[in-house]
Amino acid sequence: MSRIPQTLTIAGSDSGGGAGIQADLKTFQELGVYGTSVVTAVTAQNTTGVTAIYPMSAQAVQTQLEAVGSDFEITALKTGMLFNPEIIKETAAAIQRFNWRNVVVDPVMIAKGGANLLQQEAVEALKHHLLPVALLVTPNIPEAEVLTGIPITDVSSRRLVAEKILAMGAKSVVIKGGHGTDPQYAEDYLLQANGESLLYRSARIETGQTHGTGCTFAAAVTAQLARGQELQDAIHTAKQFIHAALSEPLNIGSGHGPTNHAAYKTVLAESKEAANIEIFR
Ligand SMILES: Nc1ncnc2c1ncn2[C@@H]1O[C@H](COP(=O)(O)OP(=O)(O)OP(=O)(O)O)[C@@H](O)[C@H]1O
Ligand SMILES: Cc1ncc(CO)c(N)n1
Repeated sequence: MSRIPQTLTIAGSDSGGGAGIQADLKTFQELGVYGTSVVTAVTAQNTTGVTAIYPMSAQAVQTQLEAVGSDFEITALKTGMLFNPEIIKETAAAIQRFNWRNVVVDPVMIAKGGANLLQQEAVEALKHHLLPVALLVTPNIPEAEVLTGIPITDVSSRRLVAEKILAMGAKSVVIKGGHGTDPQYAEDYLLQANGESLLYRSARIETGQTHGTGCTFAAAVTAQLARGQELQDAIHTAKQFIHAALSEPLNIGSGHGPTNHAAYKTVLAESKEAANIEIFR
């Protein structure tokens, strides 16, 4: 009997359940992989915002990493909220120690309500320690701008920013378009180290229920990599997954509500076309 693919998320806890560790584990479950987790910080959070952040000590992170790494065969992992340089260094060290592959780095910086999920001084640590071990980095537009110091204003500056991120050592980058200004489309731009680029385009869904879209997208890529999908296809599935999750909102909470992690299965069961994503070379 073949064993279930085993994955890991290294991220913060969202008490509201829409982002962070909770979004990642729900996504892993929906996509049929086994999820383990290393908690980097506990946030007191709901759909209206973050009221407190309690970071774990570097040792608490290190011992969790050791517990997971010494027992499970992790075939893909993602990182989310890492908060400070010490946690970033422990994470990078464990990735090397356990020789973990298929590393997806979601460079989480700021929550939708404006709370800082990454200390300013941690940006350099992220660039120096984590990007070099990443198969894929998944910044949103503001995060890509912070990483490079270059504003994204058009397709050529987006390409330049992606190139700069690859120069930091990542093997590929997808700049997510949720924060883009196009009212019609949400476009995610992939650039790989071999120079190949792809644009994944979906209709933009008009909704306020977008809490945790980035976490969910990166977790879906991770799950598909663990299942053996190639990177370009894994991103395609993730784009379909998040599109479905946004299409059928749960309408819970009074602020930015969570996405519907269970929608993908229903959408796929109804029609493969329902989550139609166009891909351009
Ligand atoms: N309104 C929307 N309609 C369709 N797709 C969207 C929409 N908003 C975001 N997406 C998709 O969701 C994914 C995540 O993108 P986004 O840029 O929102 O990430 P993020 O800002 O990191 O999210 P968060 O910080 O809430 O976790 C991408 O695939 C993006 O194209
Ligand atoms: C714990 C956590 N991680 C990531 C995000 C970004 O969506 C968030 N709001 N909370």
